[in-house]
Amino acid sequence: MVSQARWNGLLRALVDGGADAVVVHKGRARAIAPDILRHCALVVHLSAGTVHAADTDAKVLVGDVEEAVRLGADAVSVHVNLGSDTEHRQLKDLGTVAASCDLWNMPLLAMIYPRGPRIADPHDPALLAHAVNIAADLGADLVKTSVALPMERMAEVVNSCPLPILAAGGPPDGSDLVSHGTSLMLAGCRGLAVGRRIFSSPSPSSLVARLAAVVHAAEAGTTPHPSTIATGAA
Ligand SMILES: O=C(CO)COP(=O)(O)O
Ligand SMILES: N[C@@H](CC=O)C(=O)O
Repeated sequence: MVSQARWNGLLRALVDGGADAVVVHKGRARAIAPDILRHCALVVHLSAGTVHAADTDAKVLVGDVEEAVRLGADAVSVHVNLGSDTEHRQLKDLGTVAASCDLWNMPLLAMIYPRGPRIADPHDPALLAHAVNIAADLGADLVKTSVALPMERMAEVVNSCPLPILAAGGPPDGSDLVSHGTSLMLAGCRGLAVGRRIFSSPSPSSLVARLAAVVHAAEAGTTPHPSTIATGAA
């Protein structure tokens, strides 16, 4: 948890580093000083859940598209855990929010992960392909999901789906984040959604700048091979 001043300081660092978007809940969105975001898009996350719940895979809607419109959001996001005990309700929530997004012309990011008691391997490429296609079927505009393992197989997930795919999180083994991001962009991902590795970095701004360079190079078709990326503190 951070003070108001540190919160705005962190956001300024992310924006200065070139982050294309930040994803926050509505209360934090309200607390963003008006001059901060500039080029950076605001995505208001409508789902919540904590690790303290009886069912840690459950997500509930804690906001709606109208609230996000009032907050000046550029997009909203909804989280679905495929294979969880409450999957059916989470899918219903995604469909309901998608309909509301249509009404308000609001872009929708689905965060959809194989996660729950019936999921043997949350990094299974076939399962991830199924997950991202559910997001497409239910009306999302872009989708964020876990990384396939082995990571080279992320291309199968990307190629299975008509939506742009954002890869969630950093490397599970704590290895270099920028090389990891480069490999994912080479696999066809369209963006990187990274939280804790950036927030806990000694220099969030420079780490974001290095990741943004990787994402924007991929957009421009000039991504260098990961082995040519200089690694630094990440
Ligand atoms: O996608 C993410 C959360 O929305 C990634 O978060 P972490 O990088 O903290 O795992
Ligand atoms: N980090 C949260 C939400 C982001 O995707 C989770 O994984 O439950």
